[in-house]
Amino acid sequence: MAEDAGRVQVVGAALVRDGRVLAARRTRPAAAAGRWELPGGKVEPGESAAQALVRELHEELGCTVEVVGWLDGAAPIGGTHELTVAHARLLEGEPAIREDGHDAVRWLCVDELGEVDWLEPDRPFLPELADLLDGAGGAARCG
Ligand SMILES: Nc1nc2c([nH]c(=O)n2[C@H]2C[C@H](O)[C@@H](COP(=O)(O)OP(=O)(O)OP(=O)(O)O)O2)c(=O)[nH]1
Repeated sequence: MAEDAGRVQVVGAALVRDGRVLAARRTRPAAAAGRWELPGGKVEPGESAAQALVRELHEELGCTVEVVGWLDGAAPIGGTHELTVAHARLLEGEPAIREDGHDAVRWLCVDELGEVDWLEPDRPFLPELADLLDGAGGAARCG
């Protein structure tokens, strides 16, 4: 696992399409089961964060994405890991669950961001994510 400043780097994708972002519901570990996250995973040695994100989404959801940019900041995950979030867009494939780490996905519009029980580390990113969706025409598509 890649580390920076002593923490394992985890990347999550804010995969935005038509003013909605894709959220995924975890099945494990027990403490996180049933809670929602941005699909992604750990950065492996020799990988950039963007490469890790593209690999993880291909493995988990069977789609090809590209990183458009990065949201501000990083959030600690417990004492050992750290989450950063990329704005990503879909290049190919329809995201669908391919691994047993998730049991549901939802495309959330800006008004629905608060409807799911996000993992704690994801929450600091929600205001910027809401701005992103607004900018992508999300408010207009929420109704
Ligand atoms: N992918 C992802 N993980 C998150 C988010 N928020 C958050 O706290 N985490 C936590 C959950 C896990 O403890 C850790 C990432 O683990 P993971 O299981 O997704 O990563 P991975 O696919 O590389 O793991 P592995 O099972 O191959 O070891 O980060 C998020 O938005 N996306």
